[in-house]
Amino acid sequence: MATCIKDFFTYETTKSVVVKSPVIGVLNRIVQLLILSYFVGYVFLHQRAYQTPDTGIESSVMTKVKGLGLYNSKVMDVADYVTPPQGASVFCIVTKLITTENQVQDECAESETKYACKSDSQCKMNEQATTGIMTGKCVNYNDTFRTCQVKGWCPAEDDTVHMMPMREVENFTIFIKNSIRFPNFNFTKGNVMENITSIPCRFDLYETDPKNLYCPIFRVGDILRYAKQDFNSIAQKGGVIGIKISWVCDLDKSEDHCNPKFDFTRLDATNNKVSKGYNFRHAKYYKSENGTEHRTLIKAFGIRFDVMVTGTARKFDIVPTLINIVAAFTSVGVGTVLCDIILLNFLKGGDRLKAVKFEEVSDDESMSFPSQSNDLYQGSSTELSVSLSKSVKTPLSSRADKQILHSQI
Ligand SMILES: Nc1ncnc2c1ncn2[C@@H]1O[C@H](COP(=O)(O)OP(=O)(O)OP(=O)(O)O)[C@@H](O)[C@H]1O
Repeated sequence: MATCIKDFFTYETTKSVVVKSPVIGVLNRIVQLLILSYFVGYVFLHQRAYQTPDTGIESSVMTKVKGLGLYNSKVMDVADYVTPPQGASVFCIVTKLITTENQVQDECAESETKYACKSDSQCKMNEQATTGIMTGKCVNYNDTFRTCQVKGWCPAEDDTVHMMPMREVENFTIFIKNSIRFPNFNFTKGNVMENITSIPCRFDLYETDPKNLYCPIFRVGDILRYAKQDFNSIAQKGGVIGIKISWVCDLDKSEDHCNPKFDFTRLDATNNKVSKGYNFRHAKYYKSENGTEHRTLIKAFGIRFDVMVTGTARKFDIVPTLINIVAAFTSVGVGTVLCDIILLNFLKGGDRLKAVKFEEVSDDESMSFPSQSNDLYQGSSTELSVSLSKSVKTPLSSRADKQILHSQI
């Protein structure tokens, strides 16, 4: 107990070995320099460890398409070709339609060639075909071709008909209004200039004037060009285009440095053979005068646009700054570990240094240190020169032993 109390009121400090070797001295400084440059160059300047980030961007996107097209001799406006109509961040501009008009609930011949038949025995009753439930009969599809009969919406859709896409889509314009907020810093910004009254501009990805980033009107043909897509093929088969808006903001600088960056890519896989492009079906229902329900089935091919918003804002914060400064200074000590390994194992005179650096003391020996411990060890010019040095490597079995050591040092 008495030893413990005595032990408590002691102060421990380390002794250092000063090695007068130009080789290890230079190596030590180089390692320290490398560690410092890593912290200054990479951690502080590149990773900006002195700032705190806010990655929880809050964003709203509103879209509106404008332009008139001509399809099957009909003038098409935005209500005809944009779906859904609410102006969300994901919307589709229909480029091609395959319509099957005046369908009613009835029995009729399947349109697909895989249901071709010669007799009723080839058509299985109550099994599902593509457009309806099979009745088990083989009927004429046209003058030369017989298919299994189905019960469902008739006549059956034939989606193999070749239709030309609506060419005018290339010149349609899309208005993309994006507002963002970084809640941790209470910072809000949008991509529409606050002081303009009309929007006569067209966004140009290659325009260097920062004002262009605040022009929210995008021409469809330009978007496809930026995404390296050919209008004719995407309009024919459909496809998905991603419009990525990223906001990377350094809020220690002025607001003018917080600008949106636009990126355009095709998102649907184009290299598979089963499903090329993008299409969907929908129907318009109506009733005839005699009360029979009719519908027009529409298979629509279109370009789907997905507007995605990402962002990070950073601002100076004293806490990460201090943590990283402390980490930088403590890491400089790592150089000593490396130099010790080289010094003790690879350089001439390492053994002599080992003898000075580590002294082994056992329980039963008297705890006195050799008188040379404070002497100056001098080697030849190519060997190590060691001045006052000692750290003690001892299998201290009890706290009392340690106490004795310290009192003697
Ligand atoms: N796709 C677009 N192409 C070109 N200009 C557009 C487009 N969408 C909107 N604008 C124009 O941007 C401005 C803001 O559009 P916003 O929808 O907020 O207002 P609006 O008066 O309801 O628009 P509008 O009645 O013309 O559809 C309006 O001047 C509008 O005409």
